[in-house]
Amino acid sequence: MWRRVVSASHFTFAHKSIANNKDVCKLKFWEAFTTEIPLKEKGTFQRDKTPFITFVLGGPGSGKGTQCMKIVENFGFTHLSAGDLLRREIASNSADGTMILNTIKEGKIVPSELTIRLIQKEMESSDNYKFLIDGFPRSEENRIAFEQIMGVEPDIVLFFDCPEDEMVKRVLNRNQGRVDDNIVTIKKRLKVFDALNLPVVKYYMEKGKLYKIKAVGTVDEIYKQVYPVFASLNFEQVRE
Ligand SMILES: Nc1ncnc2c1ncn2[C@@H]1O[C@H](COP(=O)(O)OP(=O)(O)OP(=O)(O)O)[C@@H](O)[C@H]1O
Ligand SMILES: O=c1ccn([C@@H]2O[C@H](COP(=O)(O)O)[C@@H](O)[C@H]2O)c(=O)[nH]1
Ligand SMILES: [Mg+2]
Repeated sequence: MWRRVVSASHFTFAHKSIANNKDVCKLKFWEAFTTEIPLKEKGTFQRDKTPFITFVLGGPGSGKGTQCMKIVENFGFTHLSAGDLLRREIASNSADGTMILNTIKEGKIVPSELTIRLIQKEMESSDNYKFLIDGFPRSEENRIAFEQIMGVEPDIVLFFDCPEDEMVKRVLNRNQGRVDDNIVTIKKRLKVFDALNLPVVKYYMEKGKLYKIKAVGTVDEIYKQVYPVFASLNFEQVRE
């Protein structure tokens, strides 16, 4: 079990984030995190911490979900895969389920407001303040809508850079019964990724928030590039 603890140096980092983002915060999403809630016991999570948001970007099969699991283990983040949240909506027979299913089958992008509502719900009901938002934003429109609705920007952005042939190979071998893991849909997803997701990557690169990870090699070899990103943020490491 990992502990939800953070080293004192993170407080400095969090305050820096508040200062950087103060113009866009407008007390929307932040309100959930600034409410004073007494500590249940020494060393447990305090809800008054500023959320630390990492966007995890990369093409289909680039290994986002796989690497997120390792970050969760080592650094105590909450992993929110936008794709998983959408698949959960389909499975729960929600009113939007059929539309989401058809969109995913076509490798297209679900309307921003819907995806953001699902992400927001998860964040607001979480006791954690460190979030990995995996597979979102997928377009500039997604990005701008997130910033407007949530009133917050990501602290950092990871980008898993993987050659197309490797991504296709991994997705076709994934074997998890996903409706979009077939060659026809993969080709569509790759086109959407190039046209709509890469501009988001470029945006964060120009903002100096992007960590580009060369996503080839074994899972552990790739994680060797990921680990120092979080270790350098001085979160207390919760498990080796
Ligand atoms: N470095 C790696 N080498 C070989 N296979 C890998 C590697 N990393 C992940 N995989 C495998 O590739 C498949 C895709 O990985 P993963 O689901 O993490 O990708 P993803 O970026 O989340 O994809 P998607 O965007 O489609 O959800 C999985 O079956 C996973 O086990
Ligand atoms: O923000 C998002 C995330 C995902 N989608 C749709 O879901 C599939 C699968 O997403 P993965 O991240 O690969 O699990 C994706 O191709 C989109 O169709 C979305 O619309 N918006
Ligand atoms: Mg994934």
